[in-house]
Amino acid sequence: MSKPVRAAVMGTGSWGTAFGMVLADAGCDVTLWARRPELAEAVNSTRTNPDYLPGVELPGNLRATADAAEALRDADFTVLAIPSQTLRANLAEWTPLLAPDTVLVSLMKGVELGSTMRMSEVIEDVAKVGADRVAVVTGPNLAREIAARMPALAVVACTDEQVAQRLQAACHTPYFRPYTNTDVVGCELAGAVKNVIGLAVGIADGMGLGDNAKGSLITRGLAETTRLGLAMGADPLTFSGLAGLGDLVATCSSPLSRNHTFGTNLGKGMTLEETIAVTRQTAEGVKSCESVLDLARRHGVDMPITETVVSIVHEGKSPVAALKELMARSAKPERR
Ligand SMILES: NC(=O)C1=CN([C@@H]2O[C@H](COP(=O)(O)OP(=O)(O)OC[C@H]3O[C@@H](n4cnc5c(N)ncnc54)[C@H](O)[C@@H]3O)[C@@H](O)[C@H]2O)C=CC1
Ligand SMILES: O=C(CO)COP(=O)(O)O
Repeated sequence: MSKPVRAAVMGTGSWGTAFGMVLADAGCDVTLWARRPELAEAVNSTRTNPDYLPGVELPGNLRATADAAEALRDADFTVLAIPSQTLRANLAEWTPLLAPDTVLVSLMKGVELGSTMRMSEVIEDVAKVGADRVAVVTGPNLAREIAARMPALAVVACTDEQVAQRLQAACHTPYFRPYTNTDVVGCELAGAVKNVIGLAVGIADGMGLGDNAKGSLITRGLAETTRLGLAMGADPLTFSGLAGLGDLVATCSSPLSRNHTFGTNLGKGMTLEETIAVTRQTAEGVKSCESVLDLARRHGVDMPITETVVSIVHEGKSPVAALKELMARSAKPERR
C-alpha cells in the first residue's frame, strides 16, 4: 500500500482549517500549523477549532501543532492559509524548513501592498522555487459551508498541469470537486479582485440600493477585473469560470463573506474604525483594494469600482457621494 499524501496547512483560521478538513477527508495525512499553541492544543484535544469553526468536528487524520518545523516535515503539499500581507515575513521564516520537493499551495486571495505581487509571485520570490512548484486553490469556497460538507466546486491552478492534477486528486471529496486550470495569473487576480467587488456590493446592500444595483456591480466588477487580467496576460475565459464569476456570485450573495459583510456595515453608516472593530476575521479586500488599484494604474487599466472602494475605505468618501460620482461617469459603450 502506498503511504498517504502528507499536507502541512500553515494557518488554522477558518479556511486553513476547513481546507485541512477537505484534504483529510480526501485521505491525506494533515498537520495544521497554528500561531498560538493554545489553539493547536484545543484542536487536538477537542477535535474542533473553537475559535474559527466552532461546532465542526474535525477528522482523526488531522492534527495541529504550533511548531512550524514539525508541521512542514516531509510535506508533499505545503498549504499557505494566512493573511496575504503577512505571507512574505512568515514564509521567509519557514523557507529553511520546507521539505525539498514540496509543492507550495496558496489559499490566499490578496495582492501584496507596495510590490503589487500576486501571492504565487511572493512565494516564488521568497522560497526561491519555480512556477511549477506553486499552485493556487480558488473559487466559490466560503469556509463555513465547506466545513459543513456542503457541495462546492473549486479550481486548482498551476502552470504545470500534472502538479495541478496531483493536487486535484489530493483534495477531491464527495462534497469538494476541484477542476484544474493552468491560468495562474487569471485565477489569482479573479480571487483578489472579487474581494474588492464584494466590498462594493456590500456597501450597496448596506445602503439599500436593491438587486439591480447588485447585478450591475457584479457585472461591471467582472468587466474591470477582466480588463486588468487581459492587460496582465490572463486568459479572459478564466473570469467567467469558477475563479471569476463563481466566486463573485457566492461572495456577493452571502452574509458569510467577510468582505461583503464589511462593506454592508460601511454602507449602513458605520465608520471605518467601527467596522474594523466588529470584523474578527480577515477581509482581504480592505488592504488589497489599494494594491489592485496600484496594479491597474501600472497597467493603464480603468477600474472605477475599485477606485470607488478605495475612496470610501481609505479616503473617507461617503458612500452616497461615491455613488453619485459613479452614476455621473461619462456614457460609454458596454464593450471597449
Ligand atoms: N474564509 C474563507 O471562506 C476563505 C478564505 N480565503 C482566503 O484565505 C486566506 C486566509 O483566510 P482565513 O483563513 O479565512 O482567515 P482567518 O482570519 O479566518 O484566519 C487567519 C489565520 O492567519 C493567522 N494569522 C493572522 N495574522 C498572522 C500573522 N501575522 N502571522 C501568521 N499568522 C497569522 C490567524 O491566527 C489565523 O489562523 C485569506 O487570504 C482569504 O482571502 C479563501 C477562500 C475562502
Ligand atoms: O473567498 C471567499 C469565498 O470564496 C471568502 O470570502 P470572504 O473572505 O469575503 O469571507
